[in-house]
Amino acid sequence: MIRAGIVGGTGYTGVELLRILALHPHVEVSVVTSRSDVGTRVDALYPSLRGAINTVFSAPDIAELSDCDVVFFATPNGTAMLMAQQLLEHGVKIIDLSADFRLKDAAEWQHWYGMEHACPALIAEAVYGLPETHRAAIKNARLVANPGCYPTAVQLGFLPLLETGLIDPHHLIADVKSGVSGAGRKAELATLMSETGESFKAYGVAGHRHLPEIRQQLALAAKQSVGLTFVPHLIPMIRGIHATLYARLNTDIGSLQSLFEQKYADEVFVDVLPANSHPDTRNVRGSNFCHISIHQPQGQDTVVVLSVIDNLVKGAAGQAVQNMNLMFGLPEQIGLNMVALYP
Ligand SMILES: NC(=O)C1=CN([C@@H]2O[C@H](COP(=O)(O)OP(=O)(O)OC[C@H]3O[C@@H](n4cnc5c(N)ncnc54)[C@H](OP(=O)(O)O)[C@@H]3O)[C@@H](O)[C@H]2O)C=CC1
Ligand SMILES: CC(=O)N[C@@H](CCC(=O)OP(=O)(O)O)C(=O)O
Repeated sequence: MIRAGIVGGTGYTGVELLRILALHPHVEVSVVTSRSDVGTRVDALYPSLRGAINTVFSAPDIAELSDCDVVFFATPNGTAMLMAQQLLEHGVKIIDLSADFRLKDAAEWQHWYGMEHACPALIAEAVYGLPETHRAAIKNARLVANPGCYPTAVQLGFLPLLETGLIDPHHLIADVKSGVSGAGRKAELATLMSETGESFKAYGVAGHRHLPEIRQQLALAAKQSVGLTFVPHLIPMIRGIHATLYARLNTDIGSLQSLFEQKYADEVFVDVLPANSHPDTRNVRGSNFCHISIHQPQGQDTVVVLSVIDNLVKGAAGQAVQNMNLMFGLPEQIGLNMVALYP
């Protein structure tokens, strides 16, 4: 059995990791941390886990976490980078759900995250944890930087078009909506029901911290720098990301549908829907799937890709478990064969 630790087990991605790992046949959750709930039974705080997780929250402690085979950081940005080096020295593999190791340029990280990077030496080693692009490297990684929720939906939608050079990489548009669980469980005015319910707004138009992450990864696919306008929105639902992606076609190759179908034919968790589909976030809710559809409205040279995920699953905890499976040589989908909740 793989002994897994979760730092930040009381947050939304932490409890989602617990939900998934509780049913994983090769994992035993041995440490779950929370600074504010030390000594509380996990299933007392989260009765949804009664009978599934039989442990108490402990304070984050390197010595205790060092007994794990893998530690997931489901913590705010700036936490994993303080503990990663010591855990790696104890032979523990790390999957960081935060952004600490996603950007390859420490100065850029400092600019967008507003603090100095505490562990720049590990940035080069960290493998970006999008299995669809970095599978081989993830298998050998000690430290995986799990992608952000917006970046996952956007990359999976743009990749087939950028890799084939079919679109102009300098004028990409990603218009993306997120449910409020994307903001985490901490109490905040902006995510109160009376602030978000019956309302809909864009935010971060001038520059959201996922912009450099998306640009960095799309540039690898395009083999050149990309120009991207990324506008996130908050919508009054709990789970889900819906990305509407726009790009200008360089050339008309006919069937973009078959391009996407071929690209993702062997990807268990990327499902290209039949032509003319309009993916719903509720059809991926609670599952690790990304549903994608491709449109070329009125046969013009603008391609529109729709990409939906559950931000807490393929956008966070599910993807993290997919990465863990790869790092431990397990079948990639084990523990993740979940059918979406509907409605
Ligand atoms: N929500 C989402 O959809 C997604 C989130 N992410 C990223 O995943 C990470 C976790 O997000 P989310 O679960 O939403 O966050 P939450 O705010 O819901 O939970 C944060 C957790 O971290 C713990 N924590 C906070 N500060 C520290 C610290 N200094 N040291 C140790 N533990 C700490 C908290 O418990 P306590 O304070 O008791 O220790 C809590 O359990 C974030 O980096 C987020 O950006 C990534 C993709 C999607
Ligand atoms: C709806 C909402 O607020 N979403 C979050 C992004 C989600 C996230 O977790 O981002 P990182 O993993 O990069 O920190 C936000 O815009 O800040």
